[in-house]
Amino acid sequence: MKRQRRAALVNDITGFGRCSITVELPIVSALKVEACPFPTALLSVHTAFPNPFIRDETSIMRPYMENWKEHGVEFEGISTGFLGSEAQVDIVSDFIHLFKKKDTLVIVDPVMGDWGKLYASYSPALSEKMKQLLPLADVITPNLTEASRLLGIPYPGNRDLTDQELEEIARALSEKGPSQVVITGISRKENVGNYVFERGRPSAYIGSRRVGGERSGTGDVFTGILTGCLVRGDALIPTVRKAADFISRALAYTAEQDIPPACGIAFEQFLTEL
Ligand SMILES: Nc1ncnc2c1ncn2[C@@H]1O[C@H](COP(=O)(O)OP(=O)(O)O)[C@@H](O)[C@H]1O
Ligand SMILES: Cc1ncc(COP(=O)(O)O)c(C=O)c1O
Repeated sequence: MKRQRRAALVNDITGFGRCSITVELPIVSALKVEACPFPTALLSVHTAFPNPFIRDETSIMRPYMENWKEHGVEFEGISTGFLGSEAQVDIVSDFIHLFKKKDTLVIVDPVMGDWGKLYASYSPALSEKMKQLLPLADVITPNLTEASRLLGIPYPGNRDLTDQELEEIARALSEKGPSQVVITGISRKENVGNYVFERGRPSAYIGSRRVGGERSGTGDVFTGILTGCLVRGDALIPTVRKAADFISRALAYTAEQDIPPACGIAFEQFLTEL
C-alpha cells in the first residue's frame, strides 16, 4: 500500500496559547507528512498563563501505544517534546523501542528549561532521567540550558559563545547517541540562531535578526518544521534555514498584530507557504 510518510508526535495537547501538538500537528500536515498525536497531558492553556487546567495522561499512554501496535500502525518519524514525569520517560523509551524501524527518524526536543534554569515542573531527577533518551535519538534540539543539563556541565551563559565552544558541546551530545544536534536559541549580537552539528560534516550557525521579545511556542514551531522536513527526507541545514526564516516572518507578523507573547506565534498566516 502506498501512503504518505507518517510521524508520531509525543507531546502535550494545549487548547489555547499555540504550543506543543496544537502547533506541531498543522505544521507537519502542511509539510505533507501524516501526523499522529500521542498526548502526554491535556492543558486548557499553557503554563505561561496563570492557573491552567492540567490533566496528566500517563495512565493512558501504555494502552494507547499498545493499541496502535495492535492496529499495525507504523511510523517513519517519532518526535518527542514536553514530558511530565520520570514514568513518561520510561514509556517514551518503550514507545521508541516498539515502533522504531530501520528508516524511522527519532527527533527528541528535550524541553527542560531556559536561561540556565529548569522549568518549575522539571525536578533534577527528571532532568537526569531525560539523558536516557539520548541513545535513542537521531536528532536532538536542546537550547544551551538543556544541553548543559544533558551533559552535566555548568550552564555556559548565553554570551557570544564561539563556534569552537558550541562544537565541543554539540559533539559531546552527539557522542551520547544522536548523529545530528541542533542547539537552539543561540544569541549572537542582534541575531538569534541555531548551531547545527552533523556527524562527519561541517557544522554551521544559522541565525536571523532577533524579532521582538520572548514569545511562547517558538520551540514547537521549530520542532514541527524539523519533524515534517526531516521525516520526508530533506537535508538538515536547509531545513533549519527554512525553520528560522519561517519563525522570523511569523514573529514579525505576530508583533504587527499586537498579539500578547503568551498567545504564541500567528503561524497560521504563512502555513500554506511552508
Ligand atoms: N525572537 C526571535 N527572533 C527570531 N528568531 C527566533 C526568535 N526566537 C526564536 N527564534 C528561532 O526559533 C528557534 C527556536 O526557538 P527557541 O526559543 O530557542 O526554542 P525553545 O522555546 O525550545 O527554547 C531559535 O533557535 C531561532 O532560530
Ligand atoms: C505545556 C507547555 N508546552 C509547551 C510550551 C511552549 O514551549 P516553547 O515556548 O519552548 O515552545 C509551554 C510554554 O509555556 C507549555 O506550558
